[in-house]
Amino acid sequence: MDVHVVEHPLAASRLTVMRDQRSDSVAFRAALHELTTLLVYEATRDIAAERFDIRTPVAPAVGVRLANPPLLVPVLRAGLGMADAAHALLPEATMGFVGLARDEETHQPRAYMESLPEDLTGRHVIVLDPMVATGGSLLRCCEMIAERGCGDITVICALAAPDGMRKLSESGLPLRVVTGSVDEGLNEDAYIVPGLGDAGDRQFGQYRRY
Ligand SMILES: O=P(O)(O)OC[C@H]1O[C@H](OP(=O)(O)OP(=O)(O)O)[C@H](O)[C@@H]1O
Ligand SMILES: O=c1cc[nH]c(=O)[nH]1
Ligand SMILES: [Mg+2]
Repeated sequence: MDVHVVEHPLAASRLTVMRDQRSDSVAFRAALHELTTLLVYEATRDIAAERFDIRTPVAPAVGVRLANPPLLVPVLRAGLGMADAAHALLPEATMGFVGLARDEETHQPRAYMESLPEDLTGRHVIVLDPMVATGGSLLRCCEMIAERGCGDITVICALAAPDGMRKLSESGLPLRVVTGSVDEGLNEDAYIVPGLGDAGDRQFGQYRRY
């Protein structure tokens, strides 16, 4: 599995704001939005493009546009905070939605939403979720996407743990990962260490979900 860790001072400074427990939800959401812009920029460096003829006010020229605009899939809740930034850079993209909540005891993901095009054959799908911890949630999401025929999945996350990366890699699914960091590991509650806490709670608040 191809893994690209975006090592850039601008990305690192946004990650620092997200990690800092003093950052409130306004600062956290702004940093995630800006980090996503940087990650999407890096992740799409080799995206398929086609050339076409245009005219400037002065002369004929050759333009560039995306050959196969991707499907963006933010994973609810936390991935919602990445959706706008990704869509701003990829305005031609369409968007699907997957909702997953990790059980606090078992750490297994529970799917509560799957709103995706029926056929993803030949599509490039970009999955947005800030956290890959055990990897269970992203694996579940990527399985949903691969089952619909997709052979080209890019996962964009802010932070990943080695366990989660291993799980995704061993899945054999056609995916690559672009991340802001691969952290040390997981604690006994399967939170990333040092991580940033719960990315959903830090954006939207902590409340009981059913
Ligand atoms: O790799 P994993 O061990 O599966 O954990 C990562 C998942 O946990 C978080 O979502 P969470 O279940 O907290 O839902 P939320 O976004 O609604 O807070 C995060 O956004 C990932 O989807
Ligand atoms: O560290 C973690 C692990 C799972 N989900 C989060 O939001 N944070
Ligand atoms: Mg959460």
